[in-house]
Amino acid sequence: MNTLKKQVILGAYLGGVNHHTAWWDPRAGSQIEFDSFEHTARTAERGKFDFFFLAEGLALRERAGQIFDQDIIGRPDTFTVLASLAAVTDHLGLAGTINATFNEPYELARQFASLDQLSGGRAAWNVVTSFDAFTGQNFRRGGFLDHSQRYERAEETLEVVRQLWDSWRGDDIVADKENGHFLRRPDAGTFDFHGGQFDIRGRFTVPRSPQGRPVLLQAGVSPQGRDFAAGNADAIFSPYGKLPEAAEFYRDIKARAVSFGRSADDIKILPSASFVLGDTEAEAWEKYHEVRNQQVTGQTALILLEQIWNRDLSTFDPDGPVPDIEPDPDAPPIIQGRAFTYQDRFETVATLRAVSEAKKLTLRETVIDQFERGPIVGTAAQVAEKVDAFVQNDGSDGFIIGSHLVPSGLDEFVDHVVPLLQDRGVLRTEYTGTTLRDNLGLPVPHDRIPYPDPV
Ligand SMILES: Cc1cc2nc3c(=O)[nH]c(=O)nc-3n(C[C@H](O)[C@H](O)[C@H](O)COP(=O)(O)O)c2cc1C
Repeated sequence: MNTLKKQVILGAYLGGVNHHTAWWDPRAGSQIEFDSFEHTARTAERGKFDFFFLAEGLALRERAGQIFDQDIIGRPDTFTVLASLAAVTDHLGLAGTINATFNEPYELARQFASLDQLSGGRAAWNVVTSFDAFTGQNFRRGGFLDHSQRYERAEETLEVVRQLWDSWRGDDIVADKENGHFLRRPDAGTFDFHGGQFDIRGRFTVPRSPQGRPVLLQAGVSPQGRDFAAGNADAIFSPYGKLPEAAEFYRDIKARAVSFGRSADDIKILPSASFVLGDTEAEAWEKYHEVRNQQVTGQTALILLEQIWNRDLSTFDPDGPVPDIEPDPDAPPIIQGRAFTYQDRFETVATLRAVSEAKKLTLRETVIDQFERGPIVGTAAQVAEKVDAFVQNDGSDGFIIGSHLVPSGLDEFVDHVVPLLQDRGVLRTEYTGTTLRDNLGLPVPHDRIPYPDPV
């Protein structure tokens, strides 16, 4: 290991069918069968990745009330998938995105604590607040909370979840068979929480995590989302895969963490990224453009822009210019169920127009160019160099990598790029610990319950 250089953190991402996948490719497999999850997870572990990562999609995406067919394969339940992967992997962290808006803290704490126990300390929770009222219709409250209330609820949810996870000491179970003594203290698991959102008390049923507590990730980029992450999370799943905006986000989050009394190193920034490899750089770019052209048809390009404009753009020509009309933020949403990560529609539209003009791109070409979060394209040596340089230049602390080809796409990265990252001394050649905290170099939180008086 090269201690002078930052180590590259790697997560493996398997999403549903959308404009980042190549489901039509003859080599593409199912997005929902266990084999696909198993293959990707085993490949990630073979490549000494830190963790496997699942996003959350609780509604099929719609345009003007109709499902759009690139998105029809939904995502199966996160806990079921991650628990089954725990059985076929030994070292890989298992990270699940679950929102704090529609779930109860007691359930969340139990589910992640259980996954952590079953996996020997490899669970991580990516805490999101979910993005639209459309998804909320699936749930009991019929709805939703506005943006700031979502973060208030998420803050309090985390406070409760931490209290539940901390309600057991690591040494509470003595299981002394000779003397028939199972618990060290009779009040293990006791909790009592009274806040604005939750008013609960009782006993938590799952003993302390093998890694102290499950690891916390976050994904959300508004000022509130950034503060929430900087104050609480061990890592962020970020949408910024291109320098210099990635470096700006990195600096901002680390500074916010310090203002919360944490060290800049306590929070890792991990953009989502895709890659395309070729024997030569030209071949890699050719492959990349071929895939992107198939992923983003004219119709898909219009739908992706409709999400920003919030207008029906179906009469525009994908091979013509970017629409010259203005967005309509106040109209009822035309696209439902898709994460919206653009903070300002007007600014985004201005950027798209500027890019299209500067590079002389059509509407569709502009979407192809701009709706990719930072593809890493080139020969294996170039990709390894780009990954390493991005991390060493503080664009991030690593990447959460997905491939357009499920489930075999990650093999190429593991076979060809991973050995080069290992040669550069920035990726482990063997796992040195057993938990996800060990992989990420995160400290184990101390027991919060004071040591009981000797019995
Ligand atoms: C990179 C990224 C990935 C996200 N993935 C998901 C997801 O899988 N499921 C989900 O419900 N929300 C997801 N979100 C959205 C979050 O729900 C987020 O909390 C929401 O956008 C509101 O937060 P913000 O306004 O701070 O960005 C994601 C957001 C980002 C930035």
